[in-house]
Amino acid sequence: MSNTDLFNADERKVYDAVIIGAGVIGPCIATALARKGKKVLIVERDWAEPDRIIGELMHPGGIRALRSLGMVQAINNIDAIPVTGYTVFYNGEKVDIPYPYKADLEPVEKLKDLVKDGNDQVLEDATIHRKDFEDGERERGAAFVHGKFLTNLRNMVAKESNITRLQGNVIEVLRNEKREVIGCKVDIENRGKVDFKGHLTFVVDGIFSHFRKELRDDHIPAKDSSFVGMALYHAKMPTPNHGHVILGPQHSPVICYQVSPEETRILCAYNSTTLPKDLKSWMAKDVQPYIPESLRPSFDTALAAGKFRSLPNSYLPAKINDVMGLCVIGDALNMRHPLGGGGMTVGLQDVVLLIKKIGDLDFSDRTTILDELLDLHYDRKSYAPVINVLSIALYALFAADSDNLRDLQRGCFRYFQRGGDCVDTPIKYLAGVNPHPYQLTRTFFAVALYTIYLKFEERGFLGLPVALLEGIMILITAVKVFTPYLLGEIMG
Ligand SMILES: Cc1cc2nc3c(=O)[nH]c(=O)nc-3n(C[C@H](O)[C@H](O)[C@H](O)COP(=O)(O)OP(=O)(O)OC[C@H]3O[C@@H](n4cnc5c(N)ncnc54)[C@H](O)[C@@H]3O)c2cc1C
Repeated sequence: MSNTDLFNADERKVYDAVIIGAGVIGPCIATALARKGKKVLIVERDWAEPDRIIGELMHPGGIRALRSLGMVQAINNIDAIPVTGYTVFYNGEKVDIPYPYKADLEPVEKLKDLVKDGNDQVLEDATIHRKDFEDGERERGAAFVHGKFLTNLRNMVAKESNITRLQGNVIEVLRNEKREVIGCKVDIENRGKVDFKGHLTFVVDGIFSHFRKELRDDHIPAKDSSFVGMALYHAKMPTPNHGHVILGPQHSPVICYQVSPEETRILCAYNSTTLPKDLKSWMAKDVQPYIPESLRPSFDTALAAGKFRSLPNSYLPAKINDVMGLCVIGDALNMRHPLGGGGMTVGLQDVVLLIKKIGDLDFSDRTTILDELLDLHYDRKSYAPVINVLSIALYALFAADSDNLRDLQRGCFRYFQRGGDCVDTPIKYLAGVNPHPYQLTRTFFAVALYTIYLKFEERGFLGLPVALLEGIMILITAVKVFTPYLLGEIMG
């Protein structure tokens, strides 16, 4: 199919599915549905490779979801860097946290009609070694240049004969007289505004979604901080193949991971959506001194070049998909703090669940589809809140702006330093492979109690009353940071 075909979609057809957006999640839904025999129209405003600094590290939970969909080879031939775990730095000390053992997890589910001819396994290429991924004893993630990964996903879409691709800007979600969704209006170059109809319309238009409000007017993300990013070149990673989190009581968290053999992404949190006027001076004063030694030459060069890119960090709890003919999914539905790098994992796990629920149904039976979408909202509460609440709680601790939070931050690092279960359990939440929100609660409060224990140890016998008071304050802070988000996610 040539690129001119991107403008020729037939508006006389009624498609089974109309998908708005071909970012990370749209192409996965399109490919999965096409393999289930559905006729799909996917509309993207620009099919050219995007240049974005989001969605660059995928945890094992996301890789496993891609395997279930038969799309894991999207990480191949893009110079992706295998990720084997995380390294956390705290005031010059560090702790390595490897990803979980495969033997401790359920086997990956292979979805019928989607997984075939070995497409649930990675291929050998210049940077991905099949043996390591397939036969290694631990789960692996991958980091990559976002645009290249998207191009691979979009190429998979292009290969499916049941999919029609369209380039154009969706300007309206169409409704009938009963207010049910029946498709979308697309502004197409040299063709004008054209209506396309489908039994089910997916809104997958990402972070800055225009159409998430089709669910509810108040489906609006809260924005409270930003990430300022830079590209480092030929950086010497302190722990190769690990994501890095750099913490300290005096600065907001910094995350850093290699995205290709040459390029490393660094994202520095800033505790407001209004950025400092002079980003260079802020970086030099508040970030540069805390960068680990081996990263400094590449960091200093990038800082001197001053090519910054920034994005707001958003939080958006999911709303129930209860509008006939509509499914809002991906970042349009649900967002969390990018510190945890869990956005793609949640979105892809949603796609797996969605396909299990509706993949074999007749989309013209819109009432049955709606019932399944209502269920999806509750079924996703096993895994999505874990990643969402963890990201918010970690950001609160890691960007600590009060003494109690700073104590919790230190307690968290000391907890990791204990090793064993104290790292094996938390990494499962981060990796997106432990779908148990209540276990996350237990771990979070174990960290809080350990922080209190450290306080008692530090204060000694004579300081007992002070330690007791501090302990109560730490516990109250922990409850405040964690509980409202958990309850919101579970009850909402
Ligand atoms: C700073 C930052 C860093 C992040 N880092 C990570 C990370 O390391 N790991 C991770 O897992 N997640 C990360 N995320 C989250 C991740 O990027 C998202 O979860 C993921 O991209 C969501 O995919 P999506 O398909 O829903 O949306 P997107 O990937 O944003 O795709 C939306 C698509 O819709 C198209 N579109 C929008 N409007 C229209 C329209 N009107 N008409 C036609 N097309 C339209 C857009 O062009 C785009 O292609 C990060 C997020 C941020 C903000």
